Amino acid sequence: MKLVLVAACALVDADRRVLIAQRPEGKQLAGLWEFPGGKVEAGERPEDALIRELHEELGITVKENCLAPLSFASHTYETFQLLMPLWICKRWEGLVIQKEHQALKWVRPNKLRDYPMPPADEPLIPPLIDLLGG
Ligand SMILES: Nc1nc2c([nH]c(=O)n2[C@H]2C[C@H](O)[C@@H](COP(=O)(O)OP(=O)(O)OP(=O)(O)O)O2)c(=O)[nH]1
Ligand SMILES: [Mg+2]
Repeated sequence: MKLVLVAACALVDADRRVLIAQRPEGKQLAGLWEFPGGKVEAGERPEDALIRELHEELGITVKENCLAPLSFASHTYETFQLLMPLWICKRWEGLVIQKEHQALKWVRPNKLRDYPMPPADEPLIPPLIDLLGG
C-alpha cells in the first residue's frame, strides 16, 4: 500500500489552546477538524513541508527551531497508509488567518473530542493533554 507522509502541527497559544482547522469541502475527510499541515513532497524535508503548509494554509511564518516534535500518527486508510509526525509550535510570526479551511478554532486539548477529527488523529490527543495540562 502507498505510504503518505504528512507533516502536521499543533499551534499552541498563550492560553495553552491548540489550533484545529476544518477541512475544506470537496476534499477527502471534508468537514473534519485537523491539525494544519499537508503532504511532504518528493525530495522535501518534512520540516520544510510543514513550514510551507503553515504559510499556505494560515499565512504565518514559522522558524524551524520553533518546531518541537510531539508524537506521530500511523493509520491505515482504505487507499493509503498515513504516517503523520506532529510538531508543537508556540511561536510564529504573523496573524493566523483562515485561507484554505472552512473554519479555525482554538480549543483546550481536553475539548478536542468535541470536534470530529480524522480517525488517525485520536491517538494524538492524550500527548497534547499531557503536555498542556488538559
Ligand atoms: N493536515 C492534516 N492531514 C490529516 C490529518 N489527519 C489525517 O488523517 N490527515 C490526512 C488527510 C489527508 O489524507 C492527508 C493530508 O492531506 P492534506 O489535504 O492536508 O494535504 P495538503 O495540505 O498537502 O493538500 P493537497 O495539496 O493534497 O490538496 O492526511 C491532520 O490532522 N492534519
Ligand atoms: Mg493540508
